[in-house]
Amino acid sequence: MTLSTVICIGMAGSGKTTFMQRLNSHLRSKEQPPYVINLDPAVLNVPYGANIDIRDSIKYKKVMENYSLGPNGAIVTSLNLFSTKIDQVIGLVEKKQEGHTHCIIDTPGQIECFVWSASGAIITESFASTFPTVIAYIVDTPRNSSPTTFMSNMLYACSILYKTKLPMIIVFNKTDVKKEDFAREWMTDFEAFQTAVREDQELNGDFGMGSGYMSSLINSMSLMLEEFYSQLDMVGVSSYTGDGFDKFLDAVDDKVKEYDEFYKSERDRIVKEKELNEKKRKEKSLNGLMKDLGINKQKKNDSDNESIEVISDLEEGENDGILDRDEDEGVEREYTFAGEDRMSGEVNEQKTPDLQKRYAEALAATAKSPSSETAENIARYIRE
Ligand SMILES: Nc1nc2c(ncn2[C@@H]2O[C@H](COP(=O)(O)OP(=O)(O)OP(=O)(O)O)[C@@H](O)[C@H]2O)c(=O)[nH]1
Repeated sequence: MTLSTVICIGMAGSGKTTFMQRLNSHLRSKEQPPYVINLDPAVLNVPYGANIDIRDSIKYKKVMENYSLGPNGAIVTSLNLFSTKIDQVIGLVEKKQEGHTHCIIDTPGQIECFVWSASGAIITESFASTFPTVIAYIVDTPRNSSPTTFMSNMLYACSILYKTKLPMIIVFNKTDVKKEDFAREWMTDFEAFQTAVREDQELNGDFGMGSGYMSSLINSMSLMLEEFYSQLDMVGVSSYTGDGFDKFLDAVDDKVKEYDEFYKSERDRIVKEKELNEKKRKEKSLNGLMKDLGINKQKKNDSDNESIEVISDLEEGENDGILDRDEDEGVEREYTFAGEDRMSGEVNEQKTPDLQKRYAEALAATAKSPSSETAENIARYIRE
């Protein structure tokens, strides 16, 4: 049984919390209790039993006081603090995944605090790289019956889709008040949407949202939105009556399949690309380091061909930046690397201090590990 994650995102008042409550009880009635997480630090009352609640570890009011922050700043800071523990959270969910089919996550109503913050991205990314993850974008249907409000909301959803790069379901909530049919029509029939914009303009005249500039902007945006609509599922639900929740769960199953087929391989590709870039960057800096060492080597060969084993062997002027100290004169350095007598070139076990010997052994052992190319290169250079 694979656990899939549903992250509920939506404008303040769209009904995320009520939706979570209904989804929780709906899944329980099907004997598939979900693993529930609340990430809204500012909510006063969570009407469902949360397995993990951000409020247990972070006191929102204290964050406001301690950091002298306003409400939104405190939400972002609370999420930042929480995201530092995300590995533990993921570990907990992983441990519990046998007993659950879904992990459902509520987010703060101040949508931008979660979607556009670094911590929101870290939390989303951590879940998405561990479990199949779907975004449920909750829309207040009655409040989106004007074409301009509707389009603004869809543009926001579109930006979240491209930001998170995760499969998305648009959930038209509160269908007990207004049915989602008009939205379905606008999302599938561009002509119907344009007619609605025109009607809105006629109704509200030049002062309406559908007037002049807004109207032409909407018309041109609609073409772009068509492409966006083709990538997502939409369902109508009522969190009050429980209507539409079976369809919502079917849509989640579809999106999980999509995640496995498309998003997962795309995410794996991105992760591999990142790793490759990181490897290249490391190699580049290592090459830089070796080049620097090579310059010193060149200097050594150009002089009298004597091997330079320790810093004290450098001729005056060669150890730029290192000042000679009077008390150093005539002092035999003991920190050669290979236990080699500097004067004779023979190995002298007697003269090699314990610490130095252990260091040489540790260095050689590290160099043997295939993962430690850097150590190996440095050890090789030193041996040379
Ligand atoms: N009629 C109706 N009202 C709903 C439905 N779902 C939520 N509401 C109401 O919408 C209002 C907002 O609901 P919440 O669940 O608090 O919304 P939210 O998105 O969590 O709000 P924030 O936490 O402030 O972002 C409340 O008054 C709910 O009772 C629904 O399906 N039908």
